[in-house]
Amino acid sequence: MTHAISIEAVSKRFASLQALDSISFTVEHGEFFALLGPNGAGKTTLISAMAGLSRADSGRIRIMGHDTVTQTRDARMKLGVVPQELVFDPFFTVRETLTFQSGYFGIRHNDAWVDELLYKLGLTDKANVNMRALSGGMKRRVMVAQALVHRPPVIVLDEPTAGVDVELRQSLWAFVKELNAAGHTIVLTTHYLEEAEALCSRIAMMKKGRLIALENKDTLLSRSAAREVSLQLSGPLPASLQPLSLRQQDGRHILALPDIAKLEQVLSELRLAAVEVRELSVHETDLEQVFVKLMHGGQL
Ligand SMILES: Nc1ncnc2c1ncn2[C@@H]1O[C@H](COP(=O)(O)OP(=O)(O)OP(=O)(O)O)[C@@H](O)[C@H]1O
Repeated sequence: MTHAISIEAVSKRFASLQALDSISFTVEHGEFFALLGPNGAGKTTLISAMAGLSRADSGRIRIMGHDTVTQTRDARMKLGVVPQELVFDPFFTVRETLTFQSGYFGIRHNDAWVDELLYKLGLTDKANVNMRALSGGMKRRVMVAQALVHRPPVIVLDEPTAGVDVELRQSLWAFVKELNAAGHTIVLTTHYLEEAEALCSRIAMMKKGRLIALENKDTLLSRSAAREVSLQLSGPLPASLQPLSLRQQDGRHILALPDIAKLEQVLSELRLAAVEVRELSVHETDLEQVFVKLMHGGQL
């Protein structure tokens, strides 16, 4: 069975920087999936490779079964991308922007569909206004409409709520939820755990080009006490942490933790010992706190 998105061992370097380091995961049809990670994690680089705008150095990406390199056009037709940056011609009207985008996809311009998009995004009375005369929030809405002109089954939104006011954020989310309910697969990148939690069923966490966790939201939201943490490390487990070690398994250290506060201490001792955490997973724990710590404290 094909996945909506399949990412297999995708890597990309920019000079000495490993922007993507063997990333693999799949997104299923109709899922609402979050890519969560701090600045520089590699989210935009991955999306750009998904959209065929740049090439990974190795690995394979398929959108609805179409390889983004060998079947670029087929893959692109299945994918709508709302970019982080507002990219448009300032002299086009809103309608012309959408018409132009239809041409880009080589599809016949469909006025009824464009009108419906304008209506759903609250842009009907702006259809003939030049893009440069719109507010930032309105421009953002046009970007969303633009991503949908070719009716893609898979939609990727790259931090669509960055710098957006609360009202627009809520109306955008309502719209995206509606798309998901209508069967579209949605991938959203965000810095905010709360946003990922509120909307998505699965959350992938990236940091420094690596996928460090992939969890169901329910697991993420479980509030039970920490029991075990599995760590893949760049070096040996420091002596100070040996008493916590339960076992080693597949190159990972499994530690027993009485509570989540202990994890902070473990991470800080690893930092002191200059041992890098390559992968971390926590079982039966308050993962939200772990994620918050990772995002805000930059602990890994
Ligand atoms: N064209 C490029 N040339 C060189 N380095 C790049 C290029 N594009 C991205 N990078 C670097 O690759 C890393 C990943 O960047 P990317 O934009 O993918 O991260 P991100 O997770 O999307 O971050 P943000 O949340 O800030 O958008 C960063 O260190 C960035 O500086």
